[in-house]
Amino acid sequence: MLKAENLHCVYTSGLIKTTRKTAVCGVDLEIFPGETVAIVGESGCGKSTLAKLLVQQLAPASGEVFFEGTKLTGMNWKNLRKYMGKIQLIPQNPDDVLDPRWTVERSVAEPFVIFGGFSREEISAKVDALFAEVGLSAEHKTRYPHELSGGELQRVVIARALALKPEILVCDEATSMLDVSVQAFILAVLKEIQKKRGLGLVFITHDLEAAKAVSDRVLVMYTGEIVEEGKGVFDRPLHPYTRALMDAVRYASLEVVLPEEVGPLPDGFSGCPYFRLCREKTDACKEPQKLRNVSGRLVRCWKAK
Ligand SMILES: Nc1ncnc2c1ncn2[C@@H]1O[C@H](COP(=O)(O)OP(=O)(O)OP(=O)(O)O)[C@@H](O)[C@H]1O
Repeated sequence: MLKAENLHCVYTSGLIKTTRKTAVCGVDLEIFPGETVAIVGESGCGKSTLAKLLVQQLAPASGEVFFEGTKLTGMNWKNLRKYMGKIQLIPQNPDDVLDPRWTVERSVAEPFVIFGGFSREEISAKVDALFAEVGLSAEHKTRYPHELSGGELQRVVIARALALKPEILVCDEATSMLDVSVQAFILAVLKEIQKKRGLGLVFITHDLEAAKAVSDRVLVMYTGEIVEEGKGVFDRPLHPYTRALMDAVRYASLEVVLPEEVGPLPDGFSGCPYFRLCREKTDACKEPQKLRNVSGRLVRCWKAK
């Protein structure tokens, strides 16, 4: 349903001394209806950038995004508008979506107003149905964002995202700011909606437990690249980085340190991006590592078996 091919994103900053940062590098991804794909990795590995590329908030430096076979990248805004409702982003922070000066009812109604073609009564009925779907009562509708709890606010954001009948929800750390019990509740709300509507869910998180609980398939990202992808990743991790990431969570180990902290890779180095930190490296890891199929799993490490 949603397919990304060889996505690259490079940020350029600074006017006089420009620096370039490759945030996403050669990512391929496919999401099927009703499927939940978790994308995990440490802070700064490119998860949010990938989310923005998928929902067309960012244009890739190269690579393509397709929705049901139609190429979205490079499409003009007028045509792209038709597809925008189909792929919706649920951000970590509700403030990114909700206007603090508006009642939450108005924020949920806004997509219907923007896309047009609905009477006031129709919009009101649709907003009521969306509030009910995410478990909010009529009493919440007339409140402003600061009058709702974090969990209630995130449910308003989900209601708004559902307005235009999306087929894919991209949840970027959507539960990270909530406490554990509320996180579990929001995940349950999302899974229920997914089941009812047959949505594809992209669940971006650094919370490996949450990723394991909700996903059918996991993608592990490191320095902008997918290093491991498939089912059962956390039961039998095949890439040394996936193992280090799991240990970091389990034992609060310092094995996972940000790549910036160990300095840049040597100029012209085209081998494994995890080379500097990997305990299992050999000279063969200085060669480029392609994602290869290891018993149904894709792994970017020649040693995986
Ligand atoms: N607008 C930008 N300009 C320049 N660099 C950026 C910009 N946005 C992100 N980056 C850099 O790109 C890299 C990937 O950032 P991104 O936000 O995608 O990572 P992330 O995995 O989502 O991190 P986190 O989990 O902390 O949100 C980081 O090194 C970040 O500093």
